Amino acid sequence: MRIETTPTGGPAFGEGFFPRGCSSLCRACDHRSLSREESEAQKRGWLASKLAPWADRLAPLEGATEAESLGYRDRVRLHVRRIDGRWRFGMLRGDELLPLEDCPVHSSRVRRSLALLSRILPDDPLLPLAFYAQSGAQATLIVKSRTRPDLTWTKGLDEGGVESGLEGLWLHLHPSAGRRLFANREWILLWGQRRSQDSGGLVYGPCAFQQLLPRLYERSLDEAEAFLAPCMGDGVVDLYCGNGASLARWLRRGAAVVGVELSGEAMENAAVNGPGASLLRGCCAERIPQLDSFLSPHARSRRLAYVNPPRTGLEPEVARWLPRAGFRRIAYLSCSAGTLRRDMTFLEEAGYDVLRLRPYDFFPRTRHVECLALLSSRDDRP
Ligand SMILES: C[S@@+](CC[C@H](N)C(=O)[O-])C[C@H]1O[C@@H](n2cnc3c(N)ncnc32)[C@H](O)[C@@H]1O
Repeated sequence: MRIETTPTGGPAFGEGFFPRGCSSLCRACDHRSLSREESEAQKRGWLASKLAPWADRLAPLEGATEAESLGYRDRVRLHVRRIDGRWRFGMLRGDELLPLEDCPVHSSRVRRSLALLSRILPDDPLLPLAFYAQSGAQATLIVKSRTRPDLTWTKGLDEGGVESGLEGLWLHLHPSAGRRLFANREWILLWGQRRSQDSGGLVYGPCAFQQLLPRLYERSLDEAEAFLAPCMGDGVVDLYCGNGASLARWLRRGAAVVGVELSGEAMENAAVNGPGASLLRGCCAERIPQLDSFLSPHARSRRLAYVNPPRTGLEPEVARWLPRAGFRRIAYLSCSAGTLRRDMTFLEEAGYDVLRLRPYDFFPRTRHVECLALLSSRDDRP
């Protein structure tokens, strides 16, 4: 591995360069040896091929700045192992842990928190600590056990906790943690407070989904809002709404709003972040009857949808329901070009036109790219 810095002392990216703390064995940032321009060109090319039927509607990619493309990962999920008598945090390669405490793409808060925990976690090889999850200022130690371990070591948090940037540290007892890191039960607050607020004032907890680049995320919401242009008398359905970051936008414009979200914690936060919105907890597919009731006072011409599903895309029942419900416009923020293609193909056949696709570089240095699709019902045409 070569470690280089720019003349100004900052890390340099590009052919063959690895910034300080970056392991050449790590596969997470698969675009790190590309310049920013090369990485963005590859992402745009990938979207143009994956979304070829609509390539003429593909707008330029909204990129991250150089400063935003390091130190932006403020939400991590890492494996934990004891190596040479020390707790280490990183990713697994086969059976071996590749330590990543100093990864330069981690936020400085994540790096400081990992350094603190490496220092204060107990010297106990029997502690069944398996995973670490951090979401902003809230962190969780995931222990594969039903039994509460010795917790005397948590006194160390009173000294370094605040300095590290942490506001809450949780212990989650989850004997079968693995593919799914979190279960509903056995959350113990070890230190600090249960909730935090992000830079935009939104409340979140330890399991929260959070967009990593607030400036770019706000840009995507600006574009969705300008397209949907909700107003008094409209009914906005916000599916997969997470903490409710988008709910306040539609409410501010006087629309009636309903959000649907699977995670109970996210729903609790959404009630604070989007006061006045109706909230439905559960799978979107299972909430269709309640969504129909919510929409019934709104004429079809006053129905709008904002959807932001996980990588798996829209549930089939939801894809079939959207045209049936007669939404005039749909803004669809996607993190998977494959499922976006599938869902747009279906919606086009069901009476929608794809007007515009706007890519956003929410994950600089990686191959991942977000895309906002703006769709309009053909019935909406004069
Ligand atoms: C890509 S995130 C978007 C969250 C939110 N829109 C935001 O930007 O912060 C997807 C969200 O969908 C939720 N989710 C996953 N499957 C779901 C389902 N079947 N029904 C409802 N919500 C679901 C996840 O818990 C997660 O909060």
